[in-house]
Amino acid sequence: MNTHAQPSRMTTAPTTGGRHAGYMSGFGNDFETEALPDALPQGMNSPQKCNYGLYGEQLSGTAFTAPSHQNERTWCYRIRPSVKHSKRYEKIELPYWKSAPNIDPDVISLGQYRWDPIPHAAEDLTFITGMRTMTTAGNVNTQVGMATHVYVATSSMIDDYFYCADSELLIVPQQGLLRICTELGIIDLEPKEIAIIPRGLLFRVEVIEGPVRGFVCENYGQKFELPGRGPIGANCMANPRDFKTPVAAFEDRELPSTVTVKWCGQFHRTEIGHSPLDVVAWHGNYAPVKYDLRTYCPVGAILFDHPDPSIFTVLTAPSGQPGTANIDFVLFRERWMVAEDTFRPPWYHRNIMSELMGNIYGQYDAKPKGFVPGGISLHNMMLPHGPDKNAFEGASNADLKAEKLDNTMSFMFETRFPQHLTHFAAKEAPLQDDYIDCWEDIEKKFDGTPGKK
Ligand SMILES: O=C(O)Cc1cc(O)ccc1O
Ligand SMILES: [Fe+2]
Repeated sequence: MNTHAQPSRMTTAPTTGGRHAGYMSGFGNDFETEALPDALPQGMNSPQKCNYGLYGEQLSGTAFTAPSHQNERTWCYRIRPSVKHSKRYEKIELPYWKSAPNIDPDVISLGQYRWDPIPHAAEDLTFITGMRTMTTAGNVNTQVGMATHVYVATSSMIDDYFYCADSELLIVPQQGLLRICTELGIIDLEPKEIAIIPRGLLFRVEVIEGPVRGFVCENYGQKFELPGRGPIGANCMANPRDFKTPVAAFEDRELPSTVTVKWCGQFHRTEIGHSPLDVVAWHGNYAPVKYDLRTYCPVGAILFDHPDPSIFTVLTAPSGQPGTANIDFVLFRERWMVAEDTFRPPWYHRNIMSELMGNIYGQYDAKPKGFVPGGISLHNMMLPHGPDKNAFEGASNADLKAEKLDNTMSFMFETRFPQHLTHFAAKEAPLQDDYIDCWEDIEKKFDGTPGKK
């Protein structure tokens, strides 16, 4: 296949005849895939000469010496080694994409905050130029913590490629259709699905149906993994087979192009005369993945009480301290509520972890009004929060029959580190000034006499 200026012209492997043609099933598996027959060397990684005149190149996602069960790397067989580029890197500005530490003295991060959806811009933005950082936590240079972003975009990246050396990107679309063309294959992504792009992997994003909006968690630390299920056993929550990694796909395109690199919180650009998405075959376990949130099997209270939201953890990124995550990605989706004699929505609480939530669609049970699809809330480290007055009164007086919580999908990026608001989040984004008023009318019911009130 030869040069094509249009988006989406990648050569992919013939489909396998399965229901999920174009993807391979499993989380963290060792995969092998080739877009042309016999492009993948067998039995070795570095033959003296590769078939088709391809170049072998290793992409390491963990230290060479990481323990075997954590070690991740992928061998790529590509048209040109990725080092080939025509200019030294130059710094460029992407002023809305911030990295930790980013502590603005004019911004107060201590507080309960909620935002309406970030509006679409009048100008044409891509997935990269449309990235708007909301919060940062930890430190990008020491590979600790995370940042949360919202992307708003209308335009495809054409002859325009990107990789993030600082982090893996967890992408949670809320509106529109995306096609993520990566070195290792193509991911089509829509709301109710998520994707993870590993640190260092080159990609570009096409807007298939715009405008697009979504949330991104930029994980500076150890990679996301599936949480241990403990006594729940071998099934439920996020099942490994529902994670899908794309088959090999490549672009053989010779046109002036740019590669942008995020590295230590700064952006750098170089020029290149071809598409760097030119990997014809690969094998390994360091690869992008997508997951359909509708396949998440929630487990919950079947008699009484409201368990901790950790039962809804889809993915967790460890911090080194067992059980205390750098980031948990938690999903609140449709489920049956059956608990007897129970206040069913989230309880009032204060948490050492800090909670950034986004609404993908529908209504969230603790906040029936005001937390709208595309909206965001932040309840920072040790800041009290919980149901608003309406949710409290409704749930305390509800008839506790079995009830389906329908039309609801929200998520939480929960980190052990405090989250600092960016200038954009505090001063430019549609902050709801009256958010804390939702608790204002909560009544004193105590009058010194026993009995339920
Ligand atoms: O604050 C929130 O709405 C998220 C949340 C949900 C829940 O069921 C329990 C605790 C918690 O932080
Ligand atoms: Fe909470």
